[in-house]
Amino acid sequence: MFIMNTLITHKKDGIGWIQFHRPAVRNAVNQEMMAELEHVITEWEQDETLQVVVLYGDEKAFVSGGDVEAFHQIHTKEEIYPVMKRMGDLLQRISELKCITIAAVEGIAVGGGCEIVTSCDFCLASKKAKLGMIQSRIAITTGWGGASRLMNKIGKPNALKMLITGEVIDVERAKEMQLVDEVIESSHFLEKVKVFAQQFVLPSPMIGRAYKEVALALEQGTPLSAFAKIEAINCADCWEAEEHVQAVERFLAKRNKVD
Ligand SMILES: C[C@@H](C(=O)O)C(=O)SCCNC(=O)CCNC(=O)[C@H](O)C(C)(C)COP(=O)(O)OP(=O)(O)OC[C@H]1O[C@@H](n2cnc3c(N)ncnc32)[C@H](O)[C@@H]1OP(=O)(O)O
Repeated sequence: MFIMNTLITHKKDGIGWIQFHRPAVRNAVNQEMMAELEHVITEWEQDETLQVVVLYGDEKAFVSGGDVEAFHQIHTKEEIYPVMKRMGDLLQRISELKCITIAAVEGIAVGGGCEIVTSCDFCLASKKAKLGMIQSRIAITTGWGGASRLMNKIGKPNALKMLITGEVIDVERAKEMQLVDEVIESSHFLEKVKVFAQQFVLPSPMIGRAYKEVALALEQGTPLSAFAKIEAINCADCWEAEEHVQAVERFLAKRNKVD
């Protein structure tokens, strides 16, 4: 386990865990948290043993957005733009991680917290969770790329309504809209998240990475005609791996077995 000032991280059995840890301010993101998250992501982008990354907070909050008090010290658009862009770039890197990413939400995920959710492949939420893009309530818009990702995830009408009204929705509504993928009982929340995450940990890490590459390429507008090549390359890459050779040998041995 690696304890920083604003994050707690650990890696085990192919799963990397990042806990947002500023409980006194409902895990609000300040510039120190941005720097620590950049540090972790820079290291984990290179780690081919990681098959899943889980982002989570605590019972009360996933993340309550940008640190309103700290950011309120910044007055001009020239000064605030690079701060917003820094976090937007970081969320883009999270969305482009080659492993599966999961936002595990207990409690509140609002403002930039909800933007972080949209940068992950899956969102698991406890029954008590609430989500909202509440930036409009303080008369700003999403600064971290969350509006476009929300539109991609839940479609234009629902996204525009959430963004402009700043409504906070419960998990049932979030699940209907496909902002949340699975609703999880609050008790032993992280153990249940772990069981979900373990589904994506395979003997061959190449599988998840290959499908994630396809998903990202599709999202980024790669024409369908390009995928015959991309998928053939990915499959060929897996072909020589020991896991594939052994799996086929096991299958053939069973078929040839004389009972
Ligand atoms: C950057 C931008 C973007 O998207 O690009 C954004 O994120 S804009 C959106 C920024 N986020 C927000 O506007 C959310 C502001 N927070 C809230 O609405 C609320 O605190 C909730 C997050 C719903 C939690 O309510 P709850 O009743 O559970 O707790 P609470 O309000 O008593 O908060 C507990 C303590 O955490 C602090 N606190 C909570 N959220 C904070 C935040 N985002 N920044 C700085 N401090 C924050 C409160 O001031 C309070 O401090 P004391 O204990 O000292 O009184």
